[in-house]
Amino acid sequence: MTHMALEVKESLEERCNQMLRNMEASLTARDRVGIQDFVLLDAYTSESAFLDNLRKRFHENLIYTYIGTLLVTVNPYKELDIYSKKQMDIYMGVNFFELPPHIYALADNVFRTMLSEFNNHFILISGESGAGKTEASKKILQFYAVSCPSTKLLNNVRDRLLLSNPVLEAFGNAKTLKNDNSSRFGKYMDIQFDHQGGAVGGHILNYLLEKSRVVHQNHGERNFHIFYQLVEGGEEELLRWLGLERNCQNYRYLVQGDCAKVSSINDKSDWKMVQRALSVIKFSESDIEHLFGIIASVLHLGNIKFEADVLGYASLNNNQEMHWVSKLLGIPPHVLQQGLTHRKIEAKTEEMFSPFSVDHAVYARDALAKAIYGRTFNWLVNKINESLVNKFCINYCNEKLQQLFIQLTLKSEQEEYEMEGIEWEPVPFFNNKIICDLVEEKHRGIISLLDEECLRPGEATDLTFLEKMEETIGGHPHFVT
Ligand SMILES: Nc1ncnc2c1ncn2[C@@H]1O[C@H](COP(=O)(O)OP(=O)(O)OP(=O)(O)O)[C@@H](O)[C@H]1O
Repeated sequence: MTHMALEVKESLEERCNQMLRNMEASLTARDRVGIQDFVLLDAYTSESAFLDNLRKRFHENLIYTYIGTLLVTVNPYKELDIYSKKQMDIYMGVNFFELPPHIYALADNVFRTMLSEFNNHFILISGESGAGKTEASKKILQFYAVSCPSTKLLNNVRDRLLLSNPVLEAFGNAKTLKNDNSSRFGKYMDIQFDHQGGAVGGHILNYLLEKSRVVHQNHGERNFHIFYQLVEGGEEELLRWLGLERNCQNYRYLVQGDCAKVSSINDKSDWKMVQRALSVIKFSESDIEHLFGIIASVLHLGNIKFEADVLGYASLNNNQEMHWVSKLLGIPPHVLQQGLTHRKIEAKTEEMFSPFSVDHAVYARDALAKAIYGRTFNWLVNKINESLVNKFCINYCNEKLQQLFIQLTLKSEQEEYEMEGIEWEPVPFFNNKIICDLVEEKHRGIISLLDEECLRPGEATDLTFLEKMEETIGGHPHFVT
């Protein structure tokens, strides 16, 4: 008995010691690697304690920390072995707080909540330039590409979503002082899932492209990547057809930042990747030809030089560059010449042309280059969207965003002014709720009608659907067939 009691006592003592050792180890580890969730930080109001915790974790390559369900990331600026397929598998379907913080945990949690609650979710990524927002969004997309149930159709959507990134980056990103691959436009990406969680479509909304970069870059910065990729990587025949030489130094719009070559960027291989991506996301050969024709025309525009005539007005004398722009944009040379050196004034039935000074002509030339590039970028995004989801969904998404904007800014702001008795000029606006209702209203909206038409017995065709809409919403002021 005594012997046994001793044994029990000894094993109890040993277990207690072990527990103490474990506690101590985890406290030491906690001291070394910090805590995983800021909610557990003792000095939760102290900024220095917050930063200290981030720093500790960062030194151990732990770049993710939670604040409850919010994820804080510190850019490691080096490849960490935390984004493998194995890591994705570990995080799939696991409770959010069960594993160390990770962007995959967040992506997985959002996805599963969306499926169980049957509602929309969004992931907002914010931070200063170079913080790692674009990389984070790519990690999320890659995670969904692996974790979502896949069929051939869905794989197609997935590939397009993933491959639209290099194309958008080529045309919308540039080297800045803060980030060698800085996104110079705002991006809102929408992914649509079916009830089983398969990605069935997507939509990208771009806004506020930094067009001024096309004609001017600060020291140490570059123009948009695509220009350098074309000049460095474009095939000989293509460059000949576009009238370009393989030397970025020859183009005014490419050298103002004095850093056309950047060690971290390989324009040649990026060009190849963009070409592959363009063909996978279904850009036809003629689309691609026109696209690069326009990009080259911008480079030629930048090299157009004006001379002052005897009266000091801008003139273009047999300008080789202008002929290239004319050829690539399909504008007759005399129209282009007139447009670049004169301002058109229209008065009722009359048109007058007033000549530009050289400074004005330079300004107009740069404005044209910015407008051409800006519109090309919009066209590109629309084209990518076309291949992702049909026009109807795009329009619906835009209307909903507009509605959100109206609700959040115009309406609530004006209501607040009224409530607080602040005097202001009421801003008149068109409330597009009527259009959103037309699409989404229960039983009477286009989506409900489509649902009904698909479910009813008998053969449903585009025509029967159209008839049904005409019957039900034919009198709606915003419905036309
Ligand atoms: N998780 C990560 N792992 C390794 N490197 C990263 C990670 N996130 C970002 N980086 C590095 O930091 C660079 C800048 O990140 P990113 O382009 O995502 O920043 P951003 O916040 O989108 O910046 P901007 O607002 O200028 O577009 C990347 O090119 C990459 O080198």
